[in-house]
Amino acid sequence: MALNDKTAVVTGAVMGIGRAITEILLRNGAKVALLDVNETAGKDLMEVLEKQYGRERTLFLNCNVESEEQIKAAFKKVADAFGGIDILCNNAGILNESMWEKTVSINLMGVIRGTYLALEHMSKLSGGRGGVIVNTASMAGVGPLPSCPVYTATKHGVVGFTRAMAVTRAASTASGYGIRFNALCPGFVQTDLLSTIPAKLGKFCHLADMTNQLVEKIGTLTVSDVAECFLELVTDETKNGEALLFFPQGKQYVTFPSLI
Ligand SMILES: NC(=O)C1=CN([C@@H]2O[C@H](COP(=O)(O)OP(=O)(O)OC[C@H]3O[C@@H](n4cnc5c(N)ncnc54)[C@H](O)[C@@H]3O)[C@@H](O)[C@H]2O)C=CC1
Ligand SMILES: CC/C=C\CC(=O)/C=C/C=C\C=C\C=C\[C@@H](O)[C@@H](O)C/C=C\CCC(=O)O
Repeated sequence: MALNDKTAVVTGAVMGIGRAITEILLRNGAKVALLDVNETAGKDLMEVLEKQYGRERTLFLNCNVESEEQIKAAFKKVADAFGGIDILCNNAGILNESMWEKTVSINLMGVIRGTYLALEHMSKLSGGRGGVIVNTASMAGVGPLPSCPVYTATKHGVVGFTRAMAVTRAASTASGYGIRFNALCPGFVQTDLLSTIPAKLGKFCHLADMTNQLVEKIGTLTVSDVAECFLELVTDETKNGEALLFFPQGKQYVTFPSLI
């Protein structure tokens, strides 16, 4: 899939991994709508991106993925401004074991909300052009992160939801969305989310050392490493229902047990 003149939406686009994904999309010719709750940083980033990539190629929208209304309004603005949506990256996420309901609401429900509302613009069944949805899960979506059970649950949920949506597409002409669904599963990445651990571990703060040892053992990725893997999932049209697991020592498409 060539990205020239495609329209992409990225949630949690202003910082960390979302920002790197936004920039790789722009470098490859896409127009990008940046959805985020951080309005100040979002507006500052827009100024930088407009200078680098041109005024008509980016749009910042203040949008909390916990709100169906806000996502709906944002997608409509994107479709009106850019003439449709081809790519969605449900990337916004937090790690906060104390505020576990909010963690579920953003990390898992935010992905489901974003996906279902995007179908209205992207699905060929509702007049869209089809495209690709990439959800940012985590290595913790494939194996447990010991100090973060709720975070782990949300990321396993994202992987399961992504794979089930992809199977729906493959298995039924009634679900002829024309959309591929894939999940990104990076290990530890150098961002604010990682640097604010252990303050976010709540009742599992006594496991902070164990988590730090795991970070030492596995090592850390850069946001550019993640953006490159995102690009692979978007551009390789053979990829649907994949969970791409990567960390400094390796990269693999996860093989799950065959159940029937
Ligand atoms: N940093 C890491 O080690 C890893 C992160 N991830 C995942 O990558 C994604 C991005 O994480 P990072 O870039 O590390 O985090 P970050 O904290 O650096 O950036 C997150 C961005 O999401 C935005 N955001 C937060 N809540 C939001 C909401 N309710 N609605 C809209 N935007 C919201 C923030 O304002 C920020 O711009 C998350 O889903 C995270 O779980 C996955 C694996 C490893
Ligand atoms: C602290 C969280 C920071 C960033 C968020 C994130 O998503 C990062 C995830 C990174 C890696 C997850 C790794 C999970 C690995 C596990 O499934 C096991 O392989 C490790 C199991 C036990 C470790 C403790 C031990 O050594 O016995």
